Amino acid sequence: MWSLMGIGGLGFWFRRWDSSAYLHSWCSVPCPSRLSLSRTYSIKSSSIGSATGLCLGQCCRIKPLSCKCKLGRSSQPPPDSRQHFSASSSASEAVLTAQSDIRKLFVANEKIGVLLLNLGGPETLDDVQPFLFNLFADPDIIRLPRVFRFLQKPLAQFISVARAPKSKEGYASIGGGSPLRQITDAQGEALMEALCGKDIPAKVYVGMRYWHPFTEEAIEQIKKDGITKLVVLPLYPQFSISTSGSSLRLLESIFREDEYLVNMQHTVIPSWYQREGYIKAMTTLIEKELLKFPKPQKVMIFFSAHGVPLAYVEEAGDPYKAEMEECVDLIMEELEKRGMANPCTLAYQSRVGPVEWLKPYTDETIIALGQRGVKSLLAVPISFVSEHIETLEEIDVEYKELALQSGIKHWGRVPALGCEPTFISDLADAVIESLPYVGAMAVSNLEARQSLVPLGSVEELLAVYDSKRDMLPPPVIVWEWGWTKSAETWNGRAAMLAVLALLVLEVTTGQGLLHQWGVLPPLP
Ligand SMILES: C=CC1=C(C)c2cc3[nH]c(cc4nc(cc5[nH]c(cc1n2)c(C)c5CCC(=O)O)C(CCC(=O)O)=C4C)c(C)c3C=C
Ligand SMILES: [Fe+2]
Repeated sequence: MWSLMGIGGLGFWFRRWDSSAYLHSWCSVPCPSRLSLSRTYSIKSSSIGSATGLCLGQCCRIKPLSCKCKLGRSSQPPPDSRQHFSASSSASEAVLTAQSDIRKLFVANEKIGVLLLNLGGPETLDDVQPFLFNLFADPDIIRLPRVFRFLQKPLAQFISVARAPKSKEGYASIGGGSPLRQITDAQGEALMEALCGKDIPAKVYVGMRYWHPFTEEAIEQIKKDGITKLVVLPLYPQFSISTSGSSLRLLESIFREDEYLVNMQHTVIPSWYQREGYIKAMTTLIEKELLKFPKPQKVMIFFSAHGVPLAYVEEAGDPYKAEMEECVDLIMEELEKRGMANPCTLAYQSRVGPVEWLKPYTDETIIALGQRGVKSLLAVPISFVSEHIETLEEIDVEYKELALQSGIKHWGRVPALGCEPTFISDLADAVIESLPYVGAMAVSNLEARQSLVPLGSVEELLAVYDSKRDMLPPPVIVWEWGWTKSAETWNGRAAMLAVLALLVLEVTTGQGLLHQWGVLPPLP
């Protein structure tokens, strides 16, 4: 599959990562083959917005990671921020321009910033409920029909209070909080050093979606530091509306409101699962763990990705499943090149709530594999690059136990990439490769803004998703009697409607259990 970097409708620049020599060319239509590079889009100031309820300024101080290299001098974005990255007449000229002149063109007199976007996680058990509130208050996580949109926050309050005890148990079992902040900070530090080592002095910022340091805090710091060129890099290898999409939507709403940001040159790398360095780093980790099994060639490689509700993919066009499947294919191809021909399976974990999620489910698949006589299983967390509650608790404890109960004799788990050097170096390359595109669309005249990538761009994806948001997921077609998944789904939906009705009553009358418990404030 092609991944494309677009230049203002002129054409696309692409690179074959699986060849020893890079091929570059100009092409006016997407070309059907597996040649890839992380796609780079700019956030378009369009009409998509998101009310987050997060407060700027009230949160803890954010410390930018700083580089020992000298940063450029300018402190304001240039008045005309349209960058001139001239299209070369031949492919080889484009290569030369892109590779050897990047530093001169894009570093001199500039302050480069890299904004790492991530989910965030509660640092203490007291943070768990407010963290869950932020998560469930996100309209990209809980989709409500338009008429019920005003209930987003009361519903988030209700669900977060109800889920907090179970979540707290999970976080307590991994040491009382999420390791996500520490790991992401370390990745930022390592990325900055890698960029420094490649002669790109840059500051790296971390912006979390649901906990500190919030994206808004990172943006404040970026403004204070006078960053003139910003590369936005979500730390999710595959794009989903619920993860990178949600963070980008928030960022877009922040950019739209702010004169400084409107004029700051920026670009976004929405997904990078197909990059050579990432694929190779993942393959090396898998290879290492395989060799720990008594019979490595007999091991089933079990990719477990975080799930999303099925409707995201089937109704809203979320590319998450397709990107995940392609990512698994690429890793398995790389393993094969290294002489390993193990069987593999992909399943989806961590489902929450009463709707259908992407299938097959991880727990059901483990049981089925055990029944089929699989004896050795190597779990590979694939949707995330840091250890977190779902690797440390769900996979290492719950799924391991389930596997052993299901007849699996040998269990292993591949660690998350964290600060693995090949991976970090590849992220640094992704940032450097995106620099020529920084600012390609940041022009002062809002009307003149063009999407860098006309098809499949972030804003289009989000717009399609928005148009579908008003519909509840379709009914399950096959009806079965008894306590089935379908019955569970319908029970969940009925419960959700009942909760919504109760919430409407509470919010309009100011009376009810939530007011008595102090969950909702009294009516003025
Ligand atoms: C690619 C990764 C992720 C996707 C896709 C995703 C979608 C998604 N998640 C929820 C609900 C919850 N997620 C929670 C934690 C959590 N989610 C991810 C990643 C993805 N989520 C991570 C890395 C974490 C853990 C962060 C940490 O603290 O270590 C939680 C809270 C934990 C719990 O109670 O289980 C919830 C809830 C939904 C509904 C969703 C898609 C719509
Ligand atoms: Fe999640």
